[in-house]
Amino acid sequence: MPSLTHSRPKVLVPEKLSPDGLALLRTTLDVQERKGLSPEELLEIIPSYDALLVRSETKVTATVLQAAKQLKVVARAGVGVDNVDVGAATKLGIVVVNSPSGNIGAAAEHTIALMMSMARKIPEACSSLKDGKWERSKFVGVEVKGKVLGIIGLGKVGLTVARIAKGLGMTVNALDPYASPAAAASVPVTLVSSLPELLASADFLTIHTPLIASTRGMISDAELALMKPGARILNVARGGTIDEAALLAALDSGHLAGAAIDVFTSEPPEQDSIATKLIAHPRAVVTPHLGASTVEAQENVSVDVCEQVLEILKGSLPRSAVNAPIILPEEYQKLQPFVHLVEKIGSLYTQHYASLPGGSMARNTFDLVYHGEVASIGNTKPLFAALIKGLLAPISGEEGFNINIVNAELVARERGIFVSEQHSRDPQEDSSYSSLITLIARPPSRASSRAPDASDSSNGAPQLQHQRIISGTCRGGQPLITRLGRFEATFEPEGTLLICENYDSPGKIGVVGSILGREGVNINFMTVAPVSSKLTTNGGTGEAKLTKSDSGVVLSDDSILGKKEALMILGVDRVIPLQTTTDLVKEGGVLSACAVTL
Ligand SMILES: NC(=O)c1ccc[n+]([C@@H]2O[C@H](COP(=O)([O-])OP(=O)(O)OC[C@H]3O[C@@H](n4cnc5c(N)ncnc54)[C@H](O)[C@@H]3O)[C@@H](O)[C@H]2O)c1
Ligand SMILES: O=C(O)[C@H](O)COP(=O)(O)O
Repeated sequence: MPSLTHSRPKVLVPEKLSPDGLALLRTTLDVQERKGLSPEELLEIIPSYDALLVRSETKVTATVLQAAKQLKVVARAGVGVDNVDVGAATKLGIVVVNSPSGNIGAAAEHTIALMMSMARKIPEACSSLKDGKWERSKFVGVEVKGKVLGIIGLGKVGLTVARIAKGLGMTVNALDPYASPAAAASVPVTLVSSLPELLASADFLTIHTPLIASTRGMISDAELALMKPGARILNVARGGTIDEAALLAALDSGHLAGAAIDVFTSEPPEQDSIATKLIAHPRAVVTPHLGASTVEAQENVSVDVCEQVLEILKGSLPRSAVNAPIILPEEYQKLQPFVHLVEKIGSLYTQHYASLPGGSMARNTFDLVYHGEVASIGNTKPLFAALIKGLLAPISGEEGFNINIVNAELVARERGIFVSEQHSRDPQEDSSYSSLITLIARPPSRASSRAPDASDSSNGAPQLQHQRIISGTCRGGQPLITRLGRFEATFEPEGTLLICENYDSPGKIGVVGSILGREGVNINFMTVAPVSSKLTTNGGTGEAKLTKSDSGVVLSDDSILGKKEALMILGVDRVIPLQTTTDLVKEGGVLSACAVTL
């Protein structure tokens, strides 16, 4: 989707990302690499960007997201999104994507590399030799074969570490309340049920969980005390899961033989902090958050997230959205044409019915009914989002355009819009279409304090012909409206349309044409929609008490007793001024006229 103010959507890349992914973006987007931005500079420039690509260094705070005026996506080229305020992004309708598997192998290999380095004292031996020393007896290590590796977090990285460790002859135990027993058994890993049990068994302990409430500070003094004397600990997951002060104390006391740490509570560590003391400790092997820093992993994550950025800016769903529901690609393929249809139906509803007393949102409770093949699709979140977007876009400026699958529910709740989605098994009203979607606005509740309008029920039940109702289908992948109010209208909801309700009498088309011609408006196409033959006057009650048309214009009894009504839909080449629609009613004798842009 092109940005409103730039010919090419702009992408900001404030960190080092592999060029492979960026090359994909450069063909259609304006990619700007700006490394080393201060938080203030980021805040200043973010308003003009459509996409932001980061690794773990950039802090994407709520303030940054709120300052971003046209941001559609934050892409995290890696796994952890703890540097992104995902909640704030969701509220603003900004999609957050990551690359959940692009760097698993790199992180697992780095864990093993650190474990072996620590076991064989490689970093110390290396620097001693470079210092011109030859200290063979000082650097006697331990073997990992036959030792117990305890893993906290048996997810993607944890499982990969487990497999390699098994290959090295280790026994692997793991703690993960959500781990798949089948995956654990396939390695095999023994799943233990408590942290003390894991800690007591481990010669090496490694953490592979995200940093969340349940894992923050999960290893502190008490937990370290439960570990075997001489055990070693690793963290290639997230700083903050191990209490750095407790770890430093355990190394100082000699209770732990070593620690290998890639990640820190604050990165880079603040001067004179506990972390800097830990880094300087002789029995600590440390790296500056290098778990994902391999050429291969960086290519993987870069390509992965850049492809997703392209998808999102095109209006499609990404494969790894952190804050959007998971929709399988095949399911999404099926839904995509209907997403466009429902958005058009919503927009048509708001624009067409806006002339009624109280405006289009006077009725804010809707049934969205899926008939036929579309009714068999289980996950209709994109359709719900499309409806909310369609309903609100014509009346809410930019906010309407930012409504998407990420924030639709939240926006609907805030606006007091209620939608009941129904998968209908009943025979379709029009069975010539394999799928049909119908939007029905429910009349305001009888219990409401507002006086009922003429389109409400005259006998306690809503009159069918005055329901605000729009149906549509997809023909050749394109949206097609099949019913508007009580008219059997068939037209493509595209461009500017003039919708006139009138008595079906000779000469009406000529009058409308000449008024439009006078205003320099060209007619591209025209279609006349009769009252649906499937409806009977008064919804079958037999009474003839209509007082208003669908568009709020008072009708005489003639309209029921004799003259046939029809809807005229004209595709025109420009936006029609309000005065022209007024003239059409006054001079042209149409019952109502309304211009919509779809
Ligand atoms: N150092 C690096 O450069 C680097 C690279 C890649 C990943 N990582 C980090 O490694 C961590 C793991 O990544 P992943 O891809 O394997 O994630 P993942 O989501 O596949 O696995 C995480 C596992 O932790 C488990 N878990 C959650 N809370 C737990 C708890 N309280 N106790 C025990 N287990 C718990 C989950 O059930 C899950 O199985 C993440 O924090 C990620 O950011 C770091
Ligand atoms: O969560 C991750 O993917 C890793 O921590 C990698 O972070 P990085 O992209 O900053 O190297």
